[in-house]
Amino acid sequence: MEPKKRKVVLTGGGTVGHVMLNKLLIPGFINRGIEPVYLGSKKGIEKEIIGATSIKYYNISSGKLRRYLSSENFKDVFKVMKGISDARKVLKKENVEFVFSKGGFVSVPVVLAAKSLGIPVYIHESDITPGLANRIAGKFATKIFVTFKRTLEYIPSDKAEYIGPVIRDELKRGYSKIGYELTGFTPDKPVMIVMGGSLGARSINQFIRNNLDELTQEWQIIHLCGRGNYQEGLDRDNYKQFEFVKKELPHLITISDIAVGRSGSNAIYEFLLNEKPMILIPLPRSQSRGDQVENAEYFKEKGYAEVIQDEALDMEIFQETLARIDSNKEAIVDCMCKFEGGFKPQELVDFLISKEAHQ
Ligand SMILES: CC(=O)N[C@H]1[C@@H](OP(=O)(O)OP(=O)(O)OC[C@H]2O[C@@H](n3ccc(=O)[nH]c3=O)[C@H](O)[C@@H]2O)O[C@H](CO)[C@@H](O)[C@@H]1O
Repeated sequence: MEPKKRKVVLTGGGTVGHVMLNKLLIPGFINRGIEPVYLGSKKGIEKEIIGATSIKYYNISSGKLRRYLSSENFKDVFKVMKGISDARKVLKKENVEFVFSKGGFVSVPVVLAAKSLGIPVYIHESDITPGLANRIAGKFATKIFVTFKRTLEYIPSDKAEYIGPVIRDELKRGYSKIGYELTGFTPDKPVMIVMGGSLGARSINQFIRNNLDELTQEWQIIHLCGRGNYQEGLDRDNYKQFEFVKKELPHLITISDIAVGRSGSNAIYEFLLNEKPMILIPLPRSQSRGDQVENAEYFKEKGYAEVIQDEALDMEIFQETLARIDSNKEAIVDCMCKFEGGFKPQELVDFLISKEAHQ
């Protein structure tokens, strides 16, 4: 009789930052003869990203978890309950060894279902302080892997495991020649890459476009503006817009002298590992739980970045910040070179399937 195929469940969704790591782990599991299956929402970005891979994807019902009182909370409780029941059916049918959760609302019912069936749960937190979904899931997790060392202060030490950023290898393998071909830019003028997180960032997009004439006098600008945010008629020799790039990204980063953007955890570590000084404009606390404000302040403390608050962003402060980075560039790159750490996706897979992780 053929031995039973080993299987694991991956879950997480809502934004690219809650899916990408899962996608990176898929080849690592397959290399070790283990089949990963995915549990995600019916309409989230995870369906699109994971749908483009070859693995099995199950839809489950999921509800938003709000930090404020709303009549919608009531409906969402039912959606989460339904999600737990959906997830239990899949977990039983697939007979998985463990669940790996990257967070986001959709992961909560999966983690609760796994716990109710006695299936071990591992979670990953990429921001300094855990989000609501991971705070709930963390109570049921065997281990919580973290990107920032500082996160160790916020979670129980017997569960915490610092692994640093898990970055796709190809992000460090860009070629300038391809970067210049993709943009039509030249090595004669500095390049600024503007990346507003996986969804773009309205206020940053507006700021760049309102000041395009002045900025393009000094800079060649690559603007990753987010899906649906391309604006006709603006592209010129020194300004190229892309809604969302995939395999092109490493080449675009390679030709950049400075990175400007939000401070989602994956993005800022990608810039750090490519030694690109950053101007970070975090998503404000008024629009989020403040995770990006904390990420940005941490990178500033470490000497990797300058920070401008979204509500303070104007041309005067932006130009001052650019000048400060310019005069400190060597020191910034020096700090970045000293950063050590980070896991390759295969290393994390090997750790997850090792006995050590189960202790
Ligand atoms: C609004 C929101 O909830 N944001 C959160 C979300 O950010 P978000 O989903 O934006 O995630 P990150 O900034 O961490 O990562 C964005 C990822 O998209 C990739 N990319 C981006 C643009 C592009 O054109 N092509 C491309 O591949 C980047 O290389 C990066 O890997 O998850 C992060 C990690 O938990 C959090 O820190 C953020 O606070």
